[in-house]
Amino acid sequence: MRIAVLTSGGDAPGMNSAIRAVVRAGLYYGIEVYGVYDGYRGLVAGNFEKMTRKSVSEILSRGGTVLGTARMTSFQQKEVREIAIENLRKEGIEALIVIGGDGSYKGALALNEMGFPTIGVPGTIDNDLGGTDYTIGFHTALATIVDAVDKLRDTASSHQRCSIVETMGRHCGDLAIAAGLSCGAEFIITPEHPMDKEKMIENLKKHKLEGRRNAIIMITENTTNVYELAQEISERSGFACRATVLGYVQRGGSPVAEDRILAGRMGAYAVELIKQGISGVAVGVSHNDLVYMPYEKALDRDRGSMQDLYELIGKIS
Ligand SMILES: Nc1ncnc2c1ncn2[C@@H]1O[C@H](COP(=O)(O)OP(=O)(O)O)[C@@H](O)[C@H]1O
Ligand SMILES: O=P(O)(O)OC[C@H]1O[C@](O)(COP(=O)(O)O)[C@@H](O)[C@@H]1O
Ligand SMILES: [Mg+2]
Repeated sequence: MRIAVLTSGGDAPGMNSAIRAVVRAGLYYGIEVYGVYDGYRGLVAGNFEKMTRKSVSEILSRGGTVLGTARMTSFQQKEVREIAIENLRKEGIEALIVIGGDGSYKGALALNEMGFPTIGVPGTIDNDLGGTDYTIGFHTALATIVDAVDKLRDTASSHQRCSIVETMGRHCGDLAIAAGLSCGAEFIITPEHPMDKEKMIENLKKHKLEGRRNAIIMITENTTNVYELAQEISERSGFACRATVLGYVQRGGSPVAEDRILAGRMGAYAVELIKQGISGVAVGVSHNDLVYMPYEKALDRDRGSMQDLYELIGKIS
């Protein structure tokens, strides 16, 4: 049997560990594995290469993705996906493993509906997929944010300032909330936990009067303009405020052990499912057990493992 693997959408630390697991598990089961370069773009261009044990050696600890990734809007068109399927079939490839986020899953679902078997592996720092407690990359990005916020608190405290920290996450607050709780942020603002600006400014005034030396406001991107918010807080609360947008640094770096293990387990599991003739599903981890589910469930995000953290904000932040 011959299968292919690709990474798609935003890169995430641990994607390489997942690629390695797919290739090595494939070889273990006597399956040939082809790597597709640059996500769906490589699928359409026929940019494939047969992977060997050696082609995935020494990648386990590397950030990014050795296969490259891309965002390709035209993959939403059926005619473009038809070319991809034709290319896969020409190479004798019978199934495709897609490591990516929600957008990539939509592409994988569409291929499956067109008769080409696919399996999704959750690879995104955003943790914005349903049916899985965690996505590959989330814990590494979280560690990077926590490290940055600890540093920002040092400088904020020295100057008696308030610090707004904007995280990635697209429209999902998991990174901001987990980082906010890990760093003891005074305020956490996410799409699921919106800002009460007046209350926040009142509290900051009180903090300032009490002589507190710093305050951290964690906020998910696409929520508000953090530079304008910093200015307004400075003017209205008397607590000098600065904003830091963490940006792409959150996507890079060597994956933490948790992401490496998660990626290894899920990559190998995806191969096992294909071997069992199962496709049209996404894999995940639930209560530390490997699970698989229809793409629709992965795309219909319930609050999953983060629900209790949202409730915790009110109690301890
Ligand atoms: N509705 C869709 N149908 C087919 N392909 C899609 C669809 N949505 C997204 N994709 C493909 O998946 C790619 C990755 O999606 P994107 O949302 O950018 O990242 P992620 O998968 O990390 O969430 C897109 O660039 C596009 O090629
Ligand atoms: O790399 P781009 O195209 O600037 O996109 C930035 C987006 O990618 C992410 O880093 C990861 O998102 P995806 O996993 O959906 O690709 C988001 O947090 C962020 O909003
Ligand atoms: Mg996404």
